[in-house]
Amino acid sequence: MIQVALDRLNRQECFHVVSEVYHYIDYIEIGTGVIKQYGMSIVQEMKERYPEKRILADMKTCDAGKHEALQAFEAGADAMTVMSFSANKTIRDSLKIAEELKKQVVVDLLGITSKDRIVELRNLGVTSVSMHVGKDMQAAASLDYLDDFRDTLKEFNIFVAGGINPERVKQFSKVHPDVYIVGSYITGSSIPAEAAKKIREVI
Ligand SMILES: O=C([C@H](O)CO)[C@H](O)[C@H](O)COP(=O)(O)O
Repeated sequence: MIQVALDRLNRQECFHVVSEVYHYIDYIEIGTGVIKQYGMSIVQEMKERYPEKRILADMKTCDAGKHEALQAFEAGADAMTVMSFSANKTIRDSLKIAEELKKQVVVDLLGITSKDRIVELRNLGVTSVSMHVGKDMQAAASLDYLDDFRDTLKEFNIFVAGGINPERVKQFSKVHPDVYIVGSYITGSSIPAEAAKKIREVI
């Protein structure tokens, strides 16, 4: 599956990109910066416009798990993100809300170096994780380390993110992702539909 990540775009651009790439995507991610700019109203509008697509609110929650999970889900998000370094209570509270509302929490593994934490997350009841190379780490980061995580991740529903383009798909495929999150490669293209079609073919 493909999740288009809407980051560093204004409201009009977000809706324009989705209308262009609609046929090639499964999830629509409202990026953290877009949520900071427009609040939960853009999550709500996106769900109203595209009820048949899965909407992920990239909240990057790291505290107040119950409140922020509720905020995202009540706005219409099907899924929201919580950071893996959050307190266990934050993760448990957001999972509890998701379970009650039949929604999904994706735990963002940004900056993770310890497999022990991934095992702990599993024991907390986490089922979906995002193996995420952050925007500011992408230039420097080698993806060789992904090999080491393959076995630890295999029981999860796996999302991958971080500068994914047709050349980098192969490196991310090492962890057998269920969902490829693709942002700039699509949103920075002058023809987003062509970029989305191409990445879908490669995946
Ligand atoms: O989560 C993201 C990042 O932290 C910026 O907020 C992006 O959505 C994710 O990295 C996908 O975007 P690209 O890296 O541009 O493909």
